Amino acid sequence: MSTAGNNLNMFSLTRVSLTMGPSLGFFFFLNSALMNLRPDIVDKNGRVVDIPNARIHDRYDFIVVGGGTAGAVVASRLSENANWTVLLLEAGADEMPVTDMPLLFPALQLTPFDWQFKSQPGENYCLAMKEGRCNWPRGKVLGGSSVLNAMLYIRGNKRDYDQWESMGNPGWGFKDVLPYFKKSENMTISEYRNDPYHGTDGYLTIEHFRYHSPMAQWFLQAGQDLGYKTRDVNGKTQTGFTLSHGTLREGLRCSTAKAFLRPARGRPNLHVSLHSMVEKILINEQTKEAHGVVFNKYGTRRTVHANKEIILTAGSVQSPQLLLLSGVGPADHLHEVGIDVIVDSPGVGQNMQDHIAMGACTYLYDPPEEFHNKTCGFILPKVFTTEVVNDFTQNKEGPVYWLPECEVMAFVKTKYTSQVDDHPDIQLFLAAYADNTDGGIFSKKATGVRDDVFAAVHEHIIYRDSYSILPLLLRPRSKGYIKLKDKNPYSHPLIYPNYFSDPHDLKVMVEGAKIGYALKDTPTMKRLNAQFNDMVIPGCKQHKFLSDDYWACQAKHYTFTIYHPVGTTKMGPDNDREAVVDPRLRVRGVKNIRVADGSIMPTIVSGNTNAPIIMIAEKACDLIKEDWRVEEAKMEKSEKPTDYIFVRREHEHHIKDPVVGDTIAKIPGHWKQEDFWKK
Ligand SMILES: Cc1cc2nc3c(=O)[nH]c(=O)nc-3n(C[C@H](O)[C@H](O)[C@H](O)COP(=O)(O)OP(=O)(O)OC[C@H]3O[C@@H](n4cnc5c(N)ncnc54)[C@H](O)[C@@H]3O)c2cc1C
Repeated sequence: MSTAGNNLNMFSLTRVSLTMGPSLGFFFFLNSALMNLRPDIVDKNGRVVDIPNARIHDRYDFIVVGGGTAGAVVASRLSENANWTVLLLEAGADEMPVTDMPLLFPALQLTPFDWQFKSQPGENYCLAMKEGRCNWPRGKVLGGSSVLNAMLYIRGNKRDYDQWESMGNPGWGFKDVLPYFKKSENMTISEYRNDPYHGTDGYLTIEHFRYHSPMAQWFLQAGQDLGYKTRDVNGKTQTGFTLSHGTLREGLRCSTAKAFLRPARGRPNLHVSLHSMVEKILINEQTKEAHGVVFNKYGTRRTVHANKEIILTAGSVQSPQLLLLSGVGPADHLHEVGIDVIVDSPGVGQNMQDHIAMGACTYLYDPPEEFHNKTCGFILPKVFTTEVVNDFTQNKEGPVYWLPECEVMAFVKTKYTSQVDDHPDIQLFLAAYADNTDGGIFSKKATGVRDDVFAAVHEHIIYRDSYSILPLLLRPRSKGYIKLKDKNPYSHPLIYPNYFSDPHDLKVMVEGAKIGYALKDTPTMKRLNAQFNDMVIPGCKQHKFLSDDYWACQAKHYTFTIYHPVGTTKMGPDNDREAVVDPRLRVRGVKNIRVADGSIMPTIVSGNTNAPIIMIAEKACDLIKEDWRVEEAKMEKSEKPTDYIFVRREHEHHIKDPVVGDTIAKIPGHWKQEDFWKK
């Protein structure tokens, strides 16, 4: 087949997979087309190798549960110590070349890479969604939600971390965490490379998105019209507008699996086991010591033991779920679902906070003459063309490298936050894209908006030039919680987000929407004749259009999670009954378990959560290294009980239990460091 034929083929496959509903089959199809056309993305020799069941040992020093954003970092950093053995257990598969393309970000939701959770219905949120439930995507793949996310790199506000410290968490103030943000970062945007707020030696590359529409400049200009500076919102000052920073490498997604695990793939002391669903953590009822985990790989149930610690990095939904399944949680809830209580820990699953945005903030505009028939903003039939595919496959450029959902972002202040301090309370996503411009294929499907609502609000403007400005509430006061449905580890937990249960949140959201609305009256947007889509949301007809009550009603109907749930195993001091982990991230009441992901945040940060969670994982590893150095120093005086003797015989490695002397595992091997198990 000719190259053009190949390109056309890939184009058709994309359309088919997006239109007919994503499924594993279509993704494989699309993926194999991509592997032919862009073999450079495949990175066959750099990828992590899945350890087969037969080669998994019975014991490791550390078992890391969940290979997502945080788990990939933890496994990578702990295995830097060649004297430690580390097992990473991940329920999903490896990421694929198709997940690398920024433009396809929303198409990854509701696929097998997504756990496909849904929120429970409530009175104040997600009212326009099917069954009143919002979709809650979470990555089920090596790299976790960093493979599904929009790749936006944001750290939050320095006050977030200073607040954590003031809540009784020493070592978590901004001055303490900044070095960890920098440690992981390889900032490639030239103007920030020599900046005290950025690092250049880390694994995680940060770039601008490679492709931008003309809207990007107009958004920045409109921000300046309103008096906002264009600046590095990850630097000294957060308030302002910016061209989005992305976790990207050569324009493509840089997940934590790509960034942190692929460089560690050759380490003999790190085993990564995919398709491995952890069902339970084993905790001794008497001593309260965690000593292993039970997991299921391809239908085979295995138990592995930890010599030192189990690190939970299963994310804000499943880290608490696993603690509950293992008997650590609120006693009354555990009784309710028939699980024996090992530790009554009332905070497990509580304190859940998430960022929400108000959807359907769609503005129509007239593109300048020179942009007719071109990709001024995202309009599906104009973007999914053979030319665009050619650009991607042959020239490594063009709209496939684009994130139209958030070309520009802004941190702005409503009247409810200090006008003096740099403490914005709203984030704006400025998008050369709106629900109508994708024909209902991406956004409608991902969010789960009902057909009748979509038809009423967007059908008449399908594929018309539009942009959207979504306001996001940075510091919600409303809190939700997570419960088990039953004691089956395969049942999805019940998620009660309780959005807008605190009325203050609605007030701030309404003011945020009004700031977004004000942009349309700037000289820049007036030149485009920007107009708000005036179709009334069904369910909000009783309110005067664009009154405060109307905006509030829109927020309650068109509620979008921005996918940042945190706080469900909160960190806090001893006197906080709800604190599940201490400031060294050790689970209270149990020995040898830590949580090292977004669940530990006592309060949500003022920005997207991926970078802060990478920071948490980086810091967690230093805490672990510190603690065990102390322990090991102590142990050197006595005996180390868990040493292995490593014997090499031609093509086989035998690992002997030092106490009884029997071989406990045979590993057909080609390990590079032959004697790393000798101590
Ligand atoms: C669609 C989407 C868009 C987003 N966009 C952005 C963005 O642009 N910028 C940003 O900063 N943040 C974004 N986020 C949020 C950010 O990606 C997450 O906060 C972050 O990735 C969460 O990291 P984590 O380590 O806590 O959990 P995860 O990355 O979700 O990792 C948890 C891992 O544990 C595994 N796991 C769970 N249970 C088990 C089990 N029982 N056994 C074995 N493995 C298990 C999962 O499969 C997963 O790999 C987005 C998230 C989503 C879903």
